[in-house]
Amino acid sequence: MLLEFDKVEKSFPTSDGSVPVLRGISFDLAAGQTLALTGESGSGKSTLLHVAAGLEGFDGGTVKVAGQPLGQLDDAARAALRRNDIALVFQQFNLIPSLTVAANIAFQARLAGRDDADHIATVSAALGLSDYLTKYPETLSGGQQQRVAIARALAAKPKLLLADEPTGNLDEGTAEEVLEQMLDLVAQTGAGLMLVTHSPAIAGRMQRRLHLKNGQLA
Ligand SMILES: Nc1ncnc2c1ncn2[C@@H]1O[C@H](COP(=O)(O)OP(=O)(O)OP(=O)(O)O)[C@@H](O)[C@H]1O
Repeated sequence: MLLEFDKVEKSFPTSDGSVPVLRGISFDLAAGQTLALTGESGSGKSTLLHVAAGLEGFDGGTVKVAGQPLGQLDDAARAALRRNDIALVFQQFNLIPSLTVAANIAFQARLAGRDDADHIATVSAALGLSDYLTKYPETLSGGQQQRVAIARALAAKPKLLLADEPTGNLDEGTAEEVLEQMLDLVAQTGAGLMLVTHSPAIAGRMQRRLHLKNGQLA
């Protein structure tokens, strides 16, 4: 199993005490599966994704990525897992301003030792970025930057692709094309995809849908 959550608990401290966000979350995602995570704003979707990525700790339960329990890994092992097996597309694109679009796209693939120039060129072209490869992120529109972030994730051929509203800044037609690219990657490489979305249409394209409400899944 690629991703396993078992009775995961997570609270945030606030001035009014500890507020539970995830209350006993259990689900799993197999290689090659696609999963939509929906829920109202503030229901904890991003938190769940950050926990799955090993970016955020948790208070109880178990999270395993590719069979490895995140809670028992040291920082170096968790970083290696993130570098090699997990790719993230977050609402903030986290592009590196001093690198060209091409270098940004190749960045994680290089770190993971999977610097396959043909694959990177294919992904860049499929996302309509071929004409922007020598430019710098700040000269691109928000939608173009979002496509670069998605290209970077796909270029790395991750086992687990975690995406938080990955097409939120794109017009409907572009969003549809970009979604196709993500689903193609999953089909070609057997990656698992968990995607947070507010769009019922996008959720409908995933094999499974989970809804987060009051800290629990339905
Ligand atoms: N670092 C933090 N410290 C304290 N509270 C936090 C922190 N991060 C998130 N929260 C709280 O946890 C709850 C869930 O937030 P989260 O961002 O996971 O929701 P979401 O479902 O992704 O929302 P949206 O759809 O608006 O992006 C919110 O009440 C938020 O205020």
